[in-house]
Amino acid sequence: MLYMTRMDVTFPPHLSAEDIAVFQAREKEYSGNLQREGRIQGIWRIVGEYANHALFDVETNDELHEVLSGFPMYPYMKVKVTPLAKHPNSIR
Ligand SMILES: O=C(O)CC1=CCC(=O)O1
Repeated sequence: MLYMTRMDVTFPPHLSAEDIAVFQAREKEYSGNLQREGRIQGIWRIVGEYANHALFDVETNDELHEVLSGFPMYPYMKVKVTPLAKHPNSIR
């Protein structure tokens, strides 16, 4: 099942630049693993925002929730999930 997500990241002001760098490194590793597994099909930066759109391919809602809540930055993210169905006009 395909899901388009939007993740908005807001770090609390008490986190230092070093704390944030650690989160970013851990996030990159976790996200890279999901991309290599094919559970993230693509991820894009939303221009001008600390936010992204990512396309997930997972089996169930529960799996998506598990994957999303495993992101190191999850406590600092607002996530919007849009489940995708086949468009009748799609040629693929
Ligand atoms: O958009 C970001 O930088 C945060 C993030 C969530 C998943 C990912 O790979 O990065």
